[in-house]
Amino acid sequence: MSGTLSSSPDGFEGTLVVKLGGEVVGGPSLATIAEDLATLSGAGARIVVIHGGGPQATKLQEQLGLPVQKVAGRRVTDRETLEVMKMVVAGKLNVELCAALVAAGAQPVGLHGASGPVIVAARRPPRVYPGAGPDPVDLGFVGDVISVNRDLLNLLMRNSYLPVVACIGAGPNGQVYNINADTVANRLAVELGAESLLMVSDVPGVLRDVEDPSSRIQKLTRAEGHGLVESGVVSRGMIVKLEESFDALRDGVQRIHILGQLKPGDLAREAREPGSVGTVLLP
Ligand SMILES: Nc1ncnc2c1ncn2[C@@H]1O[C@H](COP(=O)(O)OP(=O)(O)O)[C@@H](O)[C@H]1O
Ligand SMILES: CC(=O)N[C@@H](CCC(=O)OP(=O)(O)O)C(=O)O
Repeated sequence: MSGTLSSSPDGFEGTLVVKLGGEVVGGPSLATIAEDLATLSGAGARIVVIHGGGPQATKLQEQLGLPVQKVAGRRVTDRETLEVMKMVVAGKLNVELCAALVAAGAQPVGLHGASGPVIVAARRPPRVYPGAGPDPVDLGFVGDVISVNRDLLNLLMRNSYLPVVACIGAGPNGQVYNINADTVANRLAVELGAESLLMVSDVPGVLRDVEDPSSRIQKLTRAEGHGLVESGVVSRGMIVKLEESFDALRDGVQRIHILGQLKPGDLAREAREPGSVGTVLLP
């Protein structure tokens, strides 16, 4: 279904999917972003927020003395780690993000993938990951998105509510899975036929020099993105973010933006004028 259920007085005809990383939800710009989201939502834009909480989950694991293991940017998730994800991402962070949105005047509805269920997921089979040796790796209770409950999200948006989804999914048998928030955001944007996917992180966009925030690239094609990964300019979490986002562009999302360190109004500005605040990805 494409995002044409309603026409927004603010100029956004389709759905905006906004992904907030854990650094953002727990960081100093949360109130600014919440204000922007409340303004857009109040003006009639159809918005779904999806959030992560990786740094906070790592911190609680360390406090509990649990091992933290990541493979190609994804957390190996045993039973105890899954408990941590439920507590941190679907619990504390979802509440705090909704509370910030309430303070900004929005009408958030906090959800996790197992409510609805909004995010129907399946366990990710073992596979070979770059930098993790020749053998397939089993990440445990890590899932992939099978489908999205568009009816529930549309019902909420049509009634001026702002869905705020924690990056957890559930299988039809009720098994809960930890899913990378970038993965959920990209698949949600594809399933909703989103006009824009805005990925808000702790960096102002894709940078030519990761140490220099002024080196932001305004527009990036898939081929250029591959070149940056090959040359090592893009590393760590940004590799997965770019790969998955270019896949989502191929699968029908109209525009994907990587942005961060936002000032008031930046979220809407980037959606209206791609590349003005962050990096816009082109097919
Ligand atoms: N060329 C680059 N430009 C911007 N960020 C980069 C680049 N290369 C690596 N990164 C890293 O990618 C990180 C963003 O990815 P990630 O930590 O996964 O974000 P999030 O947790 O918000 O999803 C940045 O904090 C930065 O350290
Ligand atoms: C499987 C997997 O890796 N899941 C992620 C989910 C949280 C997340 O993605 O949070 P950010 O957006 O803050 O990075 C994790 O456990 O860290």
